[in-house]
Amino acid sequence: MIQNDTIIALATPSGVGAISVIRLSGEQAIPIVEANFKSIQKNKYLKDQKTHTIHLGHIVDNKSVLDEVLVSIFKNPKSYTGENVVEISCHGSSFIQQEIIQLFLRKGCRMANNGEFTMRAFLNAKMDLSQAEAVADVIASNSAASHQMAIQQMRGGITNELKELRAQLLDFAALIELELDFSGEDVEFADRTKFKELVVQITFVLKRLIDSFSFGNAMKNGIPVAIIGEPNVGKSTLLNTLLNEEKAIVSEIAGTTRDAIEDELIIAGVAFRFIDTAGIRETIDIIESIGIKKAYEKADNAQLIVFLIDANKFNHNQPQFLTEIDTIKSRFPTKRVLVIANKIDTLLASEKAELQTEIENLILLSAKNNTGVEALKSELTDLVNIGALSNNETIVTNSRHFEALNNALRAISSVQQGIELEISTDLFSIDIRECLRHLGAITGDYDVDKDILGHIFSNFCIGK
Ligand SMILES: Nc1nc2c(c(=O)[nH]1)N(C=O)[C@@H](CNc1ccc(C(=O)N[C@@H](CCC(=O)O)C(=O)O)cc1)CN2
Ligand SMILES: Nc1nc2c(ncn2[C@@H]2O[C@H](COP(=O)(O)OP(=O)(O)OP(=O)(O)O)[C@@H](O)[C@H]2O)c(=O)[nH]1
Ligand SMILES: [Mg+2]
Repeated sequence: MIQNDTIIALATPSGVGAISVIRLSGEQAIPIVEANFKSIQKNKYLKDQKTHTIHLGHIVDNKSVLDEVLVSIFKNPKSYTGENVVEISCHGSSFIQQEIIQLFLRKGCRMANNGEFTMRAFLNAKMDLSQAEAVADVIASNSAASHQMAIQQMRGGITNELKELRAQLLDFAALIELELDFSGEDVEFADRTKFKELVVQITFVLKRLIDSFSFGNAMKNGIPVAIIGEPNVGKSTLLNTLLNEEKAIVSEIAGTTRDAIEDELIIAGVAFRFIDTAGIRETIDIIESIGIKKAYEKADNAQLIVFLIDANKFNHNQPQFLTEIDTIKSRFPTKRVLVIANKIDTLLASEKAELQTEIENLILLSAKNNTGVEALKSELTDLVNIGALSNNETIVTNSRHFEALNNALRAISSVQQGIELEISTDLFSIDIRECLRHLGAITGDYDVDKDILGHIFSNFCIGK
C-alpha cells in the first residue's frame, strides 16, 4: 500500500543543534532530493546508490549552496516506513532546516502530519498497530520503568503473547463454521476437548494482560501517592523536600494548602506522582472544605497514601495517634498507608524511641531538615512490585489495548459458557468471531477505522 505523495518533516527537535535530520518518505523521495543535491564525487547519483548508504554533498538551490550535508538512502521496502526514504543530515541551524524543508515543499513534497512516518510503517506492514503506538511511548518515556515497558511493547509484547493463541482460535472458528455447513448431519470437526483447553488458555492470558494494566498505567503516568494529614503537620514541606523545589506554599498557618498540588519524581527508575493536599479538619470555611473533599478524592484515587502526623503532638498517655491512624486505615481499607511522624527534629532521642515503640511501622522524618526522606523513598520503591519488569513480562499500558482485551475476554467468556451449556454451535461461533475481532483490533489486523488511526497517530509528534 504505497502512498503516492512524498512527505517531509524535521526528524530532530527544531532549534539549534550540532546537526539536524530532515526526513522524506514516499515514492519520489530519491528523485526529489536528487534534483537539488550535488555529490562531492563527479557523476555520482543517488538513484544509482544501494539502500542503506550515506553520501556527502551539497544541497543546492538555483546554484547557490544551502548547506553541506550527508544524505542517507533507504530503498523501498527496506526502510522505516517501507517506502523510499531519504534522510538529510544538515548543520543544525534553524535557518538551514527551514530553507531545506521549504525547498523540497516547493519541489513537490508535502509536510508530514503527526505520526505519519510511523502510520506509513504500519500501513506498509513494517509493524503492527500496537507496535506503532509503542513508538510514541518510547519517545515519551521518562523513567527506566516506562522506557522498559514501551520498548518491550515496541518489540511486539502483546502481539507475541496473543499471536499463537489467536491463530489456533482462528483454526477452530473455521472448523466450527464448517460443522455448520453440515448442520443436518451430526458431525464434529472441531475437537471439543482441545477447544475447551484453548479457551481456558486464552482466558488465562487475557486475564493476566488485563491485570497488568493498573500497574502498567500507574508506572507510565507515575504512581499516584497522596500526602494527607491534619493541617500544619508539614505535608507541603514534605512535597517540597521530595521535589527539591519550592512547589507548594508552606506556612505556620493551619489550612494553607487549599487546592491539591502535584508533581512527578523518579525514584530508582520508577515515576511517582506526589499529591499534596489540604489539611483535614472540621471547618466552616467553604473553600477549605472543598479542598478537604478533594483531599479525600485524591487519596481515593491514589495507589499509595502517605499519612503524616506531627510528632510534637505525641503524648504517650493518650492513644490519640493510634485512633487517628486506625481511622485513616479503615477509611482506605484497600490502600497501602505509610504512616509518618514528621518534625522529629523537635524531639528528644528518648521521645523518638518511645514513639517508635508505641506505633508499629512508623517512619520518623523531618521534612524541614531532610532527615528520614531517603527511608521513605526506599519504602515507596519496596512497595512497588517491579518484579514484572525485570522478568520482561508484557505489561499493558495503553487504554485502547486494555479496552480491546476486556472486550475479547467478555467474548471468550461467552464462548466458554456456550460450551458448558452445550448451546448450539452457531451461537458461540458468533462469539468466537467477536473475540477474534477484538484481538485483531489490538494489532490492527482487522480493518481499522480511518478515524481511529487518525486519532492514534495525532498524539505523535511531527516527524515521527
Ligand atoms: N537515522 C535514523 N535513526 C533512527 C530511525 C530512523 O528512521 N532514522 N528510527 C526510526 O524510528 C529508529 C530506528 N528504526 C528503524 C527501523 C527500521 C529501519 C530500516 O531501514 N529497516 C529496513 C532495513 C533493515 C535492514 O535490512 O537493515 C527494513 O525493515 O526492511 C530503519 C530504522 C531510531 N533511529
Ligand atoms: N520543626 C519542623 N517544622 C516543620 C517541619 N515540617 C514542616 N514544618 C513547619 O510546619 C509548618 C506547617 O508546614 P506545612 O508544610 O505548610 O504544613 P501542611 O501540612 O502543608 O499544612 P496545611 O497546608 O495547612 O494543611 C510550617 O511552619 C513548617 O515550616 C519539620 O520537619 N520540622
Ligand atoms: Mg500544605
